[in-house]
Amino acid sequence: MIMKRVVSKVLSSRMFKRITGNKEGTEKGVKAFQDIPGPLALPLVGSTWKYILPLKDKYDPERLHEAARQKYDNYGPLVRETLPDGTGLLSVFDPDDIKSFLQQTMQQPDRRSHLALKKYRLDRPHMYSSGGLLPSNGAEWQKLRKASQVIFGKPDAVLGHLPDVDMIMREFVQLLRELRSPQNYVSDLLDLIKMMNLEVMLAVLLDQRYGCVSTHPSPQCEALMRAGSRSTQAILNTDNGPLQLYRYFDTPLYRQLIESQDLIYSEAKKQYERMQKTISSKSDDMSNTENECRNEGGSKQSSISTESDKGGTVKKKTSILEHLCRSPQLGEKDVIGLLCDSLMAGVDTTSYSLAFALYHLSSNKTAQQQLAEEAARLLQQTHGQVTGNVLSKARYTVAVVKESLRLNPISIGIGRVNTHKPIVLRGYHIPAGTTIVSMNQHIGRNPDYFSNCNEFRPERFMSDTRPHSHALLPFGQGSRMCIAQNIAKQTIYTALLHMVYNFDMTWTGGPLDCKVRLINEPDGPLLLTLGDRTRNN
Ligand code: HEM
Repeated sequence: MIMKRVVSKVLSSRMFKRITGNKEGTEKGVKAFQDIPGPLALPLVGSTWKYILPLKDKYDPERLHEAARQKYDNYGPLVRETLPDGTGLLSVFDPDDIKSFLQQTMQQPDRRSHLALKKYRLDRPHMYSSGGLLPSNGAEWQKLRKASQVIFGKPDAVLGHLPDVDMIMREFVQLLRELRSPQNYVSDLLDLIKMMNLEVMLAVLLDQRYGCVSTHPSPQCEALMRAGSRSTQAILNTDNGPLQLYRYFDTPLYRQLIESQDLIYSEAKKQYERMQKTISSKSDDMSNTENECRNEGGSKQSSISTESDKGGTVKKKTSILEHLCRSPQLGEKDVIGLLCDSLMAGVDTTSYSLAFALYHLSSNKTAQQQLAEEAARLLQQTHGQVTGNVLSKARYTVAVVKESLRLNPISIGIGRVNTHKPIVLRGYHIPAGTTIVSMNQHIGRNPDYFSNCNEFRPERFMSDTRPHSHALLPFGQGSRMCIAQNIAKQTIYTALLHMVYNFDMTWTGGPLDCKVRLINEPDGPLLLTLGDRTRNN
């Protein structure tokens, strides 16, 4: 009798209805959410048992791209799962559906990620004003994004730093030559790439050189590089942990996040204070320039010249930090939070994307030769310097990066939550609060969308036939897309041009795949040789 009552209570509970899908509220002719195919949901754990139990067809949380293939093969283009809190998780495999859900959520592009990072920051109001750009949603996110969006795209902040990026790449090439073994191997190549990208980020964000590209980098460089990776790893595992115990006490993973974030914070704060002093000492100069600009009807930010020289390089450069500090919409804690977000999000993403591009080039000699010819042709005219003009003509380089990101994007797709209003997708009612994820990594290797889908063929991006606008979204989409994509692309293009200009690369390992640590990272070492490239010039 008691058992019967318990069962009937569970069946009528709100939680159970949310888990199994609630038919209430669906429009006529629209199918219910629970009718979307997907694995069984259980009370308390939802569908996460599929990722936990040691079953033959388990979803491996470190290989979400393989789990995506299992879901697609078993259930089709729309797959429903249930999170432990009872809300839905929807995987979307059709580019038309991806376009549709992104359009329906574009007014409020909320994401459900970086939850522990948000808690860490909100628990420290003396250090941060908010959860920051990555984890925040709604008005909080909008305020930060609106004020920083324009800054991350400014020519004097991005193109203005191209000479620095170019210089860092030359130092990087020199370092690789020094560290090369007689067999042309460089050990721990991925870590060296991360140090190089950290140096680029510090140059662009702060206009500072830290000396990370060196045979003996300072402990500070090492610590900052590791802090980014350790944060990323802790964020994924805390986000995905079914019980989210970090919300109640400091679990070892949450402590890892605290330590690494504290370290990034202290560097960001130091740099903020330095910049404030620089700005005060420059203030007389600036007020003169501003007056000139106002007379010309310009805004405060456009007071910095973006004039280009003949090489297509912006002559004046201003750091992102300086722009942020000068923004009237941002306070000290906002600026520090944005610096922390950038230092964390900027290094591993760019490094893994570059690493995969080097893998594909070193195992595809024809493509590498084509790229080397482009590099030789363009760099001959500039004495080996990558300028804005060079980048504007580097068509094959751009195609190489697109093709590499098709095969190995750094994320499985992009996520949105329709926080406040239900939407309709593929004829199904999607209740408010559902996490909806585009499966672009799967689409990139789906033969329905790309012929010879597993082959590295940059030429496919040089023809007139374009893929579906929502098939590949390596930098996201809409008003929430990657804020620093121009910085990332400029860095990768410059790195690739220098690498093939100097080295003939040969892959000597087996196939390289990815594993997920919030972002997709190579699942093995970069086993390639760096022979000298012979050139005719
Ligand atoms: C190849 C390198 C990179 C790739 C592939 C990449 C990709 C992405 C993607 C897919 C998103 C989510 C977009 C969405 O939800 O629509 C994103 C967001 C973001 N990225 Fe990047 N990213 C890269 C480099 C960088 C760099 C260098 C920085 C640092 C300055 C950065 C900072 C951010 C930030 C702060 C966000 C959150 C934006 C927001 O929520 O408003 N990323 N990135």
